Amino acid sequence: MPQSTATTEPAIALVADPLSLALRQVHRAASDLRRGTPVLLQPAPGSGAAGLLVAAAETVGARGLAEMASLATLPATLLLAPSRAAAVLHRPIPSVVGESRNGQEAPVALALPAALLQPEQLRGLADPVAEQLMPALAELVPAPPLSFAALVLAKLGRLLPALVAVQVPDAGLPRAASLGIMALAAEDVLAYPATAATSLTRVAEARVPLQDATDSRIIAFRAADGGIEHLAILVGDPEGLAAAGGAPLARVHSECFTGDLLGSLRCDCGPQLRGAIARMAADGAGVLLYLAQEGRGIGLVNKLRAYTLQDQGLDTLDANRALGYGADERGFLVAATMLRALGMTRVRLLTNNPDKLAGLAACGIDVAGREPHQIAANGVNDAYLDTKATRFGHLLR
Ligand SMILES: Nc1nc2c(ncn2[C@@H]2O[C@H](COP(=O)(O)OP(=O)(O)OP(=O)(O)O)[C@@H](O)[C@H]2O)c(=O)[nH]1
Ligand SMILES: [Zn+2]
Repeated sequence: MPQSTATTEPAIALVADPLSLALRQVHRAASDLRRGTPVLLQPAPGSGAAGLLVAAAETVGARGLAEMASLATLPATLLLAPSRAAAVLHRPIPSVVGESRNGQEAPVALALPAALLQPEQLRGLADPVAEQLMPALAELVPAPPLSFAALVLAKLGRLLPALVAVQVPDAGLPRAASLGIMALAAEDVLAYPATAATSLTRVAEARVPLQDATDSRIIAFRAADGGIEHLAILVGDPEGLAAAGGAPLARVHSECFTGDLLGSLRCDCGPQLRGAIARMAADGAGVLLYLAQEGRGIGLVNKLRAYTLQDQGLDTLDANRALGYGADERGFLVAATMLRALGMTRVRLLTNNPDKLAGLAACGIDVAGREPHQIAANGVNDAYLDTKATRFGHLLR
């Protein structure tokens, strides 16, 4: 018989770690939205406001809607980004309705007629590719408190930023818990991007000789939420160069499955990626940050939707806006945290994007210079490159 190992003392001291707990909660809540399960956003303690029960319009099914109806008095509202609301209503949205916060627009709320409170109709209201219009009489109503956090949570889940929402008074909390609905602080959702970025730590590394740079290493960074890893590809010894006071060549590259892996001609990502590695090899050293920020931060599924809209005539910026996303949803704190962890706080940045220069500088990185990274148009991506120059302000040289 094995001896019992039961003890009265825990093996390790369980120290409260509120930041890590908050990250886990937000990550779980985003997964719930992706599954079609409602989640309950809670106000700051003592605020007296009601909680906001939300479900993603894209994924919610009959069961999720029934759970919501059992916890709150209908009617429900539909939270949408102002750009999507304008399309659904076929009229401009007064700018006073949606104020902006951290560069992101606050959502607007529409009263949801019962006939539209059905999974298929909700998906159509969320998705401009599937297009379901509101009746002409549909009403704008004041957005309930915590709506902004709801939209941020949907975006963190890489879902269309469109949610069904109902307010739940405190008395409904035990019933929500009995249904297995998770509750979390709305403030934790708002703090998540910065908390996740600053929690990045090195978890693994290996030597990986590349076709264009045989002396290369990959270092993986993971955030405390357990989300997708970001990678640093080191060519030569940029850490040594930085330690000796030099400014290594650096590229902050956002993941592009279609361009980087498949050689899609719609963008310039593949040639930029390979070209950057080759330039670092020629320069003797460099670091390329390969960030899990597909589609300028909207995710691959939404990028495919944006491509469909571009095939219907929108440009890359307006397609993002039509989906309810901003033109560029990326943050630069991830890149800055990785560079700092690698000891490279002074770099020469390979980019045409002025926002990257300003964004990294704002996060404490000394951008000692910019190296242009222009790739010639290929006959398919010409309009895309034009839009980057004319509407995103990309530098042409
Ligand atoms: N949403 C969206 N994302 C796109 C589209 N085309 C490419 N992307 C994404 O844009 C990102 C490429 O950005 P970067 O390579 O960092 O380039 P950049 O911001 O244009 O700046 P540079 O440093 O000058 O290259 C990748 O995540 C691509 O998936 C598009 O039409 N729509
Ligand atoms: Zn691309």
